[in-house]
Amino acid sequence: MKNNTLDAGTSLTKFKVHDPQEELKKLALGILSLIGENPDRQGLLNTPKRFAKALGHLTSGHLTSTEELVGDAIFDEPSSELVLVRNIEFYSLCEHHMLPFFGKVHVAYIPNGKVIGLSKIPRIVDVFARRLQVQERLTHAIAAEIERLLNPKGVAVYMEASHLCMMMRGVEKQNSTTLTKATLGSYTSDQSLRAELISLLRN
Ligand SMILES: Nc1nc2c(ncn2[C@@H]2O[C@H](COP(=O)(O)OP(=O)(O)OP(=O)(O)O)[C@@H](O)[C@H]2O)c(=O)[nH]1
Ligand SMILES: [Zn+2]
Repeated sequence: MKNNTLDAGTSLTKFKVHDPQEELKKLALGILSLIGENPDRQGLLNTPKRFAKALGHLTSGHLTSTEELVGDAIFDEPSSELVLVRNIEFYSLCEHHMLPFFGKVHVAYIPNGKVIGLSKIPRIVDVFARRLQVQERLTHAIAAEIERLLNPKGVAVYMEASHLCMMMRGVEKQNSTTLTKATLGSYTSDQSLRAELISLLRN
């Protein structure tokens, strides 16, 4: 079984950080000074604490185990017909700039004797989105986790996102979105399954 806590645990040990929230507060205070702000002005007094809390939340996926959040919500079910959860909104941080990218993800699978509680699919999306990511890896990680948990006949994940690092700065393109997909099992081999999915997503 994959251990989702390994990455964060390893890096915390490496940098000997015992209280990440306190360390983040100190770093945020430094950032405020370095950008020319006065960290003692009233509006900023609690900002380091808020920043530490917000960043902790936005990267909490490093410390979350999907086993725990899925719990017992995997059920025996003989159906082998498509399950599709569409339009799951997500927010993530790009690992290059640590700026948000966000959009919608569609998750489909063909069961193979087991189904997962529907709410667990957006929860799995959030676990992987709340890490530093690139969109391609996030898309694939969601598909791979559904495959690992259910051993379905096939999985397909389609994601469309806007990257603030391409909008607020850098190339400054406001209307471009990025589409990524990850297919596993029968969704990779069977073109008609993909065609059915695409037609459902168009509706
Ligand atoms: N493939 C991929 N690239 C991403 C993602 N998020 C951000 N990037 C890109 O990561 C690249 C980093 O390129 P660099 O040249 O090192 O950074 P930069 O000078 O800030 O690049 P610009 O954004 O072009 O100004 C940029 O092209 C970003 O658009 C992602 O999810 N997937
Ligand atoms: Zn970026």
